[in-house]
Amino acid sequence: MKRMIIKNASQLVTCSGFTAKKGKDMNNLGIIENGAVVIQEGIIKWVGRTPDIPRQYEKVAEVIDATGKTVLPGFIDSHTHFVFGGYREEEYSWRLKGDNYMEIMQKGGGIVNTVTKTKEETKEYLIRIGMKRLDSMLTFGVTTVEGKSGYGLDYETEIKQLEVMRKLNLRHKIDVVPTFLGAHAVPKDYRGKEDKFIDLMIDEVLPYVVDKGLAEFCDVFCEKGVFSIEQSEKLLLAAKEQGLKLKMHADEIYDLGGAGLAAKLKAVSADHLLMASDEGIKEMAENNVVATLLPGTAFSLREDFARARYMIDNNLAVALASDFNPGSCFTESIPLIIALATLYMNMTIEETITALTINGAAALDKADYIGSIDVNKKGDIVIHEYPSYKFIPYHIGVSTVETVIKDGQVVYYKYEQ
Ligand SMILES: N=CN[C@@H](CCC(=O)O)C(=O)O
Ligand SMILES: [Zn+2]
Repeated sequence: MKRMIIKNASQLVTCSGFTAKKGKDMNNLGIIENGAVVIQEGIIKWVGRTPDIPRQYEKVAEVIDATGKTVLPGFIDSHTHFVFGGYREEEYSWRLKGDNYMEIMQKGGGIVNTVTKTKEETKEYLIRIGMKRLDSMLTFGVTTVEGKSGYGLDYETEIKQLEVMRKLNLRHKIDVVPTFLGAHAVPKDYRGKEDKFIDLMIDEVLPYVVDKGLAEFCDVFCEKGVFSIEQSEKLLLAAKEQGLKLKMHADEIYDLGGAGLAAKLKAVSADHLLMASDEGIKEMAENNVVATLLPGTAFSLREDFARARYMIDNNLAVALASDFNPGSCFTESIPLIIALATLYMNMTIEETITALTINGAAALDKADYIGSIDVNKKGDIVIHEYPSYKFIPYHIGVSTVETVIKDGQVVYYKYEQ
């Protein structure tokens, strides 16, 4: 039997819970001082103070001494676009000269640029580069990542991206949750014919995705100049009918009413939400839609940040994610996201930790088995090399992770042994 005991943790930050945390509860990290956790066959068996570890567990076990360190659940990065070909480093300079996101898109840059490059790459290349990106995420303590298609915008390449994610989920220690984002941009041939493009996605791509079990979620870029509320609703309803759960890129640049649509369709999450209205936020809270905020993107695009404080104070469950992608936010740094959220969105450190653990899990509809250190959850645990979780934003942008344990096994250790 495989058993691991982590003990003497200066702080065991359990983030305990089985559903999304809202409002004031987001500050409750469930910290146990001098904490210990027992993992057996990949599943958490016992959580408590080190002096109270039941004798029976001490018999045969790999013991990790976490003296002077902080133990947390693995981070859940619930919004990324990490499978793509090529890069868009030139766009960074264009942005510095004042071009905004939409202007870059109109110049032939943006998502469509990555679509061209992703079409050109082989599956093998995308798997190789995907493995490297996941390796990098692991060093930041990520144990589950959501990944979107959306750099294909046609049958062949959308499926290619999703198949790559399926392979990566099997090959890499990090769990990969796949999302179908076929309606991520309007390809050149469909400009002005967006309705037709949505029908193509519904009639030709979605059935294959569902039939082969290639995605858990369906997402759409609901935005002025991309897909309207009506087009988004049509696609999401079709996806829901076929058994996919829903996510939305909503109200990022304009307040189109995306938050309200996410509430109406009972999406699992609505993401970005920089421009979401008070009414939309209220409707999301009433319908238990998680608000996934992406401060790295607002920072990189020099946009106003989402109103995290208002959302939390109005009882919305907030998650944070990296939005790792080749254009608007090329970073896998979770501590950078935490630093930005605390400095620019007025979130407390505690709220950001909740937003990247149990609420990140809720944004993937998985709060019942990941996202916290609770008995019967997966043994996905990270040891940080400082005695308090407060070092995470304080060491700005740099990883404080020393050891990553996935399914009860050490899969990453920062230093030479
Ligand atoms: N806003 C739309 N989609 C992505 C950006 C993807 C890209 O620029 O390649 C986002 O979430 O930020
Ligand atoms: Zn995105």
